[in-house]
Amino acid sequence: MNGNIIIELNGISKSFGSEEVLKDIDLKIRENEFLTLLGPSGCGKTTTLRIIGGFESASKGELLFEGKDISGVPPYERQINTVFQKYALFPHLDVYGNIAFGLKIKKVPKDEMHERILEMLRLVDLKGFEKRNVNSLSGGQQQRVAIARALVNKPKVLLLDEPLGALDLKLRKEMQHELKRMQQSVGITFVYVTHDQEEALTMSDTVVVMDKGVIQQNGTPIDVYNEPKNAFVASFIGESNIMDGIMHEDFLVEFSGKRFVCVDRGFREREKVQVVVRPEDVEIVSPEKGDLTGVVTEVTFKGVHYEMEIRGDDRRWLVHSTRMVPVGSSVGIKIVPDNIHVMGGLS
Ligand SMILES: Nc1ncnc2c1ncn2[C@@H]1O[C@H](COP(=O)(O)OP(=O)(O)OP(=O)(O)O)[C@@H](O)[C@H]1O
Repeated sequence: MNGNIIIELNGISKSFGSEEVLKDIDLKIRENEFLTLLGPSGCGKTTTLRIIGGFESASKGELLFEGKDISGVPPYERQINTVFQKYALFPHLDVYGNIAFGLKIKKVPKDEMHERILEMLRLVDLKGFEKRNVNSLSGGQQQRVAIARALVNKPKVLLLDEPLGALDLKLRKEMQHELKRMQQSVGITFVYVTHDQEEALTMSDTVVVMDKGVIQQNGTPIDVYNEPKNAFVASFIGESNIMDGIMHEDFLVEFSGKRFVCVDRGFREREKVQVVVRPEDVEIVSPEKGDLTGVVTEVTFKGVHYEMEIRGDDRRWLVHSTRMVPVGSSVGIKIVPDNIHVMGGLS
């Protein structure tokens, strides 16, 4: 991701009592970037966001905005706005009044205020809803009002904490595309928190995978999916076959009792590694053509593909295939070098 760095976290740690929930977080966020903090419940995503927004202070480390330390700056003086999981709209105000609220406090002239609110209503696709009571809106519409209310202040950064968490699956998918469109249209930085890997991969320029208060990997969606740095990232982002392996030469890795050519480089001879193979990268062939063999033990129809379990000599393989192979079939398994992802640093 190109662009100037707008926010920088240097060695940020946070403890609540004796529990350290963020450990030495280093993170650079760029102008116009859609960056997502992704991880399981309790990994520290919200705490990171709250520190950036100014609702929580770090126990250690430095928080820079456009190169200046903003640790002591209160939330309302930061050029950062937040959309929370619960929309927290003002129930006694209509849609227009909700969006106007911050501008009135800032005493923005009436004409300019009106112009900016109309622009926001267009952006979030709620033109004509000005007079509606916010309680009469659907969850998705309420969330659009919350986003309009935050963006009308023209922040440089918008923080979003699981904003689609309360919506049903279909609406969520719609809103994911809408949010991406809004971000591109206003051209500001979005920092988004979710525990949903698919959501993160769909919307983001950069995905930051967290676990136990530590950044496990920071990269593009394609990087974190295709080149997970460790077993946690591999299993959290999509389903995987993860095996213990051993390197023989720089490009030969042994697992399941066979040697495979791989494309990852830079390992030591006999280095212990872990190997990740995505279910969609396991090719089913006839037994004599396979590198490994197994028996199909389970088949589940998933719409686009069949999910299959194949019991091999030493492990069960999870396989996604568009071709159905009946339970009980003896099959061969083939994996091309490009689809064998080797993770080192274990020994
Ligand atoms: N104010 C607080 N006081 C004490 N502990 C807290 C406080 N806020 C957060 N924690 C703890 O810090 C850890 C990280 O919480 P955080 O909310 O940042 O995680 P998260 O990844 O956003 O999780 P979720 O997806 O469930 O919101 C958790 O163990 C949580 O219980």
